[in-house]
Amino acid sequence: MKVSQIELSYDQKKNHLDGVTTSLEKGKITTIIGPNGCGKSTLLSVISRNNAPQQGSVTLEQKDIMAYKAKEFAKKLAIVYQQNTVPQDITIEKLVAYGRVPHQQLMKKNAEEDEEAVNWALTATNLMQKRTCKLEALSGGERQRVWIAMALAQKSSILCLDEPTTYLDIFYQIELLELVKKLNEENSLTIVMVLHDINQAIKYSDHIILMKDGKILCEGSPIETVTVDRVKEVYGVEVIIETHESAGTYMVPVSI
Ligand SMILES: Nc1ncnc2c1ncn2[C@@H]1O[C@H](COP(=O)(O)OP(=O)(O)OP(=O)(O)O)[C@@H](O)[C@H]1O
Repeated sequence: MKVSQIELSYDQKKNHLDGVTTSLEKGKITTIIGPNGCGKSTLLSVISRNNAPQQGSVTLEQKDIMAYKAKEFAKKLAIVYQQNTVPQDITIEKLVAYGRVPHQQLMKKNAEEDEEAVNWALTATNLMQKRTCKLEALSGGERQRVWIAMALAQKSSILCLDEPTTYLDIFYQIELLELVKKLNEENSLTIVMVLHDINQAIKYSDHIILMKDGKILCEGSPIETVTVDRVKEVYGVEVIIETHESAGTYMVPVSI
């Protein structure tokens, strides 16, 4: 996916995305980081076609994403938002089955293929046992997995996740990121996500995009991108960055 010279303003006064150019590599985990309000979710919304930029373009397989029909694009890219509102009394399997909508035609249903995809999505997210439960009966971590299962049932090759670990305790945060990694490794899913936790971004990403004020300040491998000077420049926080034999590279905030 190629993102070229994106300019987007919500109010025609300030550019909330300002000349954003990057490419998102197939089969890799790319994480967008940066301070509150720097444009991370806006960039994800442009990539996922939920916001149209005033300038610039995004191409997927050499075709402008705006040129795809909605269902065709949904077969290529799925997105999981930070907050989702649905009736609480719906069962998990029904909810996950909504992910099949892009594959269904008015007069022709492929029930077997749909069932296979739903079963695969429920198995991959470890929700098979809960398939007949209602959403209201699930924990926050399980609910987050339901949204991912719904996106997986779409059978797209790109999965976008907007702050998927928000509201989860540390156990469920790690469980979710391990699931993302597994989906990337075993199913070759291309992942594009927004994370706030810099240590999690370092641990789980192949590529990090660091944003500031609507622009990409720098991008590259985690250790190339997250440096003491850049964290100070972007977040205004003094940090120590070290590498531990088993924990890998990690960052500790020291002062502001
Ligand atoms: N629908 C909207 N209408 C007007 N302004 C918006 C809208 N969505 C976002 N903005 C503004 O655009 C800027 C970038 O917002 P965005 O949500 O992309 O930032 P972010 O980096 O994801 O922030 P956070 O880390 O706080 O989630 C912010 O100043 C925000 O107030």
